[in-house]
Amino acid sequence: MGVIDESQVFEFVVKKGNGVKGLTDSGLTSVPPRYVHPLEERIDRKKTIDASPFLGPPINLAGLEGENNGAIANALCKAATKLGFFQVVNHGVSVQVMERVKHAALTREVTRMEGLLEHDIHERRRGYAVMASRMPVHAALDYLKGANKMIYGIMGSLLRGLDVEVEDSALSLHTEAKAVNMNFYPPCPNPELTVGVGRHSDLAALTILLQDDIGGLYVKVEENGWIEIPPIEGALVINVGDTLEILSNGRHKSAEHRVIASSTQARVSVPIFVSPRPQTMIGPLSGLPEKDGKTVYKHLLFFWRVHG
Ligand SMILES: O=C(O)CCC(=O)C(=O)O
Ligand SMILES: [Fe+2]
Repeated sequence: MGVIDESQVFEFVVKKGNGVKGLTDSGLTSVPPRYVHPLEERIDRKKTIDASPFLGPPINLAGLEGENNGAIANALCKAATKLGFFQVVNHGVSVQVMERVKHAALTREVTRMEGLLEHDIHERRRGYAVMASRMPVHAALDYLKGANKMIYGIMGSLLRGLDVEVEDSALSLHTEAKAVNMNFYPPCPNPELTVGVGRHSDLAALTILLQDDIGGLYVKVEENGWIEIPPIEGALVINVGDTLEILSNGRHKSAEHRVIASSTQARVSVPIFVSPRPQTMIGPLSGLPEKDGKTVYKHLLFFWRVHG
């Protein structure tokens, strides 16, 4: 497999903080056995199904804050209830800011440091990637600043589209904690044997995802069916997380997704996870269970959703 002995992989990747980037840089020719995932979890690109019945064209957010935003709000609600994933343009984050964020995520210093966080590579979700929560601060702050209005606009539309009373304070409460993460997928010698990130849904209320032009993000649409969210220059990917699914009593979908690494190129993505604070009580918005004739989720502190 190259210069690093299998027995040394954990030491090299995790304890010494070299990360999977370090593994790739060491001249690895096949993925170490500890990165090989069970057959049913591997991603077969040939089995990707056509996205067009599930994923609409990017939603143009220009005018989302205006008086006549009904059509945009409707499009957002439709996409959130159907697939739970959609793309947006005219979102308020400038091209320069997006380029800087992607560049920061590619920086060697960051990816080396973050290898330290890759503590449990046996977990299903863990794959041939570095997933980290530290970004050079300026890039992250500009990204957040640019995205803020859009975040309130989208969350407002998705909550108010449920046709129950939603106070501005409820909107703030569920979007109070924002974290910018960084995912780095080094070129992988055998992407077909492993995953970049294994299937999972996000705990957050909403995820704003900046992906580069490599591709490889898959979303589950039905039993064993996965579609790819194609990279679109300048667009951001938005997905509903578990918290918003709960708030909406199951109407908005928090879809499972996963990522395949590329054999030839490094890939980066930069999510903003928009969540409530840990001590916030999360459950279906009041009035919704009555409207729907059923309660899909119980109330629970967000802390317990994360740590439960
Ligand atoms: O890299 C991607 O495109 C998605 C990453 C992801 O799902 C996550 O960070 O939760
Ligand atoms: Fe995710």
